[in-house]
Amino acid sequence: MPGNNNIDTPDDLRNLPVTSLQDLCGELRSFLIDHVATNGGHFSSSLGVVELTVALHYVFNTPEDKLVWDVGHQAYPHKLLTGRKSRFHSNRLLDGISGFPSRDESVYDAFGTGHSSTSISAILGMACTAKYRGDHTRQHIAVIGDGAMTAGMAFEALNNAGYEQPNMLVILNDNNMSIDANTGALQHYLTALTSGKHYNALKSHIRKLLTHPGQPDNWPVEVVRKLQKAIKGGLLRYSNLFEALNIRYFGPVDGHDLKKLIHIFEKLKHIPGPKLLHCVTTKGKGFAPAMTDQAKWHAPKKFDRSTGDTLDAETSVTFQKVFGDTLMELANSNPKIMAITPAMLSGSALTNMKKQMPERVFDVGITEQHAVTFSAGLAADGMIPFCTIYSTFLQRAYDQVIHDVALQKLDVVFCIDRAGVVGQDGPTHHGAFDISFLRCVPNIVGASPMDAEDFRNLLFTAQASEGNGPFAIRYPKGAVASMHGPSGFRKLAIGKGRKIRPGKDIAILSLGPVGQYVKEACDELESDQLHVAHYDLRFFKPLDEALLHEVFSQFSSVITVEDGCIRGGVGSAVLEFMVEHGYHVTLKRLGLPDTFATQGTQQQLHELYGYDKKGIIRVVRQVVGIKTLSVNNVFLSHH
Ligand SMILES: Cc1ncc(C[n+]2csc(CCOP(=O)(O)OP(=O)(O)O)c2C)c(N)n1
Ligand SMILES: CC(=O)[C@@H](O)[C@H](O)COP(=O)(O)O
Ligand SMILES: [Mg+2]
Repeated sequence: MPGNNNIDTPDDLRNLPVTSLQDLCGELRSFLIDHVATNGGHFSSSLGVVELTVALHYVFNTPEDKLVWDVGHQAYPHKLLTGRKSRFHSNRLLDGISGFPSRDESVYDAFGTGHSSTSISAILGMACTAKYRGDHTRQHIAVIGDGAMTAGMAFEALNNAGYEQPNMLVILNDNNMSIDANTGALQHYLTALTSGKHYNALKSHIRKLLTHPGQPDNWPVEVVRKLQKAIKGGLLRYSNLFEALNIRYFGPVDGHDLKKLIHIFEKLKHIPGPKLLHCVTTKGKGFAPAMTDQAKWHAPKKFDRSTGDTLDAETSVTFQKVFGDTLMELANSNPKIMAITPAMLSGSALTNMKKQMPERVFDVGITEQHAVTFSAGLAADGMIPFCTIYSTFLQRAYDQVIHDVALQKLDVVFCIDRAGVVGQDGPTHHGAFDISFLRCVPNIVGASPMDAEDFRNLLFTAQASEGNGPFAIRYPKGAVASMHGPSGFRKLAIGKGRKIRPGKDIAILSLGPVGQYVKEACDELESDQLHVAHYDLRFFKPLDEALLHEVFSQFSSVITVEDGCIRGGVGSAVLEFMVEHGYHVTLKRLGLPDTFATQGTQQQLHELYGYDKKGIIRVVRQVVGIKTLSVNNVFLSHH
């Protein structure tokens, strides 16, 4: 940042005169545009909160005062002002700083985020701690977007805050956007609050009335008396959603008006109890292309800052593209198919289907729990919902998967996107756990395709298996091995895998697209005279028992490979099978170790955790080499 390049911490910031803060905002924006143009990353949400961030750190005494950023994808200016400017070039890279707030990274990150709508609960916890300790001076602030506000969790927290009445401030950053256009009745309500101004007009009349009873002079005494009675009865309170929950509502205010923000924050500091300030901002503020096409610029790849042209466009066919196209194809011939997304319409490649069949695609907001139970309701009434949720976000709806879907054996198709490591979003976002947490749930079928053809056939099979109960298909972010041969559909046998390649020295069982690494590894090992058999399990539940009997009776060494955590994963399912059936073989399981996987590109992480082509080759050589050394001939991997 040229002009204020000595501003590295909020203390530096607080030493600046108010008059130079506007320039600082410009410098922050310029830095952000340069950085994301060169490296990619979350972008327009950060551009939209520059003034808010500067005003917050200027007025509040961070890190003593607690500041929590919801989701945390808008926290880049916060990071730049809290000691991470010199490391910002490593943002989201392997071994670099995180793209989200992280308690491990900075004392200014009061709470780690990544998943949405946690900020009000977290700040409420801190505010209640302060109240309990008798600390009435510390300030507690949560910044939450209009998208994040659609989640049940946010309202659970408001409900609790209105009851507990601790000292806290919720800043509702309303830019009228989620990743895609924000959906839902709440957005209409917020827009009405912003544009109508009726509530504020009423509020100020009422204030006048309360402070100068009898005013305005020309109002008949009887009208004033009745109005005062109505106020006491809750007229003001119940005309505003937040006030009705016992949280004082302020705003709407222009969230780019730095001076005004500073003035308001100074005032709010001295008002006790829970408060909500409604700020209106523009997502992408300061970068014209991002203000024009807001959904596109949520998290762009590298781009040319002068033209806004994307530099790193995806050229391969992706799982997402195959998913979006196939679902629409299937929906064209099966009128029961519906698509459900909790606020990931474009990320899940459902935008096109929404355009073509608007009444059959539901963007239900950031509400994974509701998305699952809503799908259960559709299924209970004869529809076939394709409930499309990123693996990491499905974690939030675990009880709904069990209680509302699986227990009732409802035909919900779970399309679990971003399964496996997702790359630079890092530990908050990896789809590491879905195999483990679904595998133990009765009634669920669980599968993962190795290539595009397999994926299409699984989607086809899922909708053609009515009455079978829930069907989960997990697939990763990004490129898919493309199809060979005709593009029709084939119904697959549930719980059946396939032999990809015969061999005699060792067998590898893979699940999903990591099977492509296995294929490449087998080719390379062949030239070393190692003949490796390769099986694609395709289903992690139910397991193909016939296939496993074949493998365990023919091979003394077996390796499993999956893009997910080893504990409880498909390798563990194979291990259980082996033990239950009394086989004694050397079994090595490859996948994610028992730690939260770090950030980096997907390829870097596959390599780091040892299940890319090189890692597989290394383990095959190791296992074949050490086989004779293992004591009871059962060798389990312990990462
Ligand atoms: C539980 C969960 N579901 C979905 C997401 C994906 N997600 C990240 S940001 C975002 C939109 C948030 O909108 P808003 O809070 O209004 O912030 P803005 O992007 O507009 O700044 C979504 C859906 C998430 N991070 N967490
Ligand atoms: C912050 C957040 O949760 C999303 O923006 C997420 O980063 C999207 O991931 P994809 O880019 O893989 O859709
Ligand atoms: Mg928003």
